[in-house]
Amino acid sequence: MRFTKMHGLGNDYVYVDCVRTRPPANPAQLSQAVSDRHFGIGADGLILICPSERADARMRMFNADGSESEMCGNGIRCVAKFVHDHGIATKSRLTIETGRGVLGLDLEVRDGKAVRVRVNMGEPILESAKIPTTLPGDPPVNAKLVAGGTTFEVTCVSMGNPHAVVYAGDEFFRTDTRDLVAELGPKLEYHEAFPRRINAHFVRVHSPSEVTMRTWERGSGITLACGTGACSVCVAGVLTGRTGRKLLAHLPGGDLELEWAEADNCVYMTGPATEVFTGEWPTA
Ligand SMILES: N[C@H](CCC[C@H](N)C(=O)O)C(=O)O
Repeated sequence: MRFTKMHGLGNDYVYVDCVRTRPPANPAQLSQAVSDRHFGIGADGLILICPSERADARMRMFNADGSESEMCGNGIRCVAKFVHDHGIATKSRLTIETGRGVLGLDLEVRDGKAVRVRVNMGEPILESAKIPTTLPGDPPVNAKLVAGGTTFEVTCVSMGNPHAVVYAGDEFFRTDTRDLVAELGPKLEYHEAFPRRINAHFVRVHSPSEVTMRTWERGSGITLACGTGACSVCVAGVLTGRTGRKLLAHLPGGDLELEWAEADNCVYMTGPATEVFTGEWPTA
């Protein structure tokens, strides 16, 4: 099976062109195999680029554990780049069908290749967090929960996939945050309040327009960037009054520009998309 390795700010996936080749029989199992960084290709998961009746292409995204997600922000930028650069639809404005509907993307093309993409990620879905205790006065998306002996104040936002945003103090970012994220992330991912599990983000606010964030992803663990997560952080900042509608998010793999637009209530995310190499995987 021919594959293309791509990443958005180091959030890397194995991409398979299922527009022009037959889709894998068991993508969940394939994702687990190719994602393994020692016995496979090494990735945060697998993304299939499929035909669509409603858009220029359809994205199906599988985490490293084989679970399928409704949406992937860094992934959709790379899908758009692949669709453009590999001649499926050589337009600078594309539509991609996802688990949360058809999304529109604008590509920045340089020397015939897409280098950066602005995605209309759609409206945030402010699912009320079904968590026992809610902070007094806050909308149902804010809640306090205890997980594994740790008390978290979370703001839950869905971008088609579920996110819990935790505002962490400076001490969180002074120590080796990787250990802390690895300790606290799973407690939130598997908390009983989130029957479909959840992506967890730990955020430090620098100003109303700038944050640093660390992510524990549902189904993939620590990643260098999370596009839908950055969108949820932008929305959570507005909901909690910590940040404004335009936000620069610093992630370990680089920066994303976010805007939760007042005019159409949609979240816009802008960032790079990079192709690394292509290869052959022995068809399982
Ligand atoms: N782990 C996520 C999917 C990938 C999201 C992330 N890589 C992004 O760029 O949005 C989930 O299960 O909802």
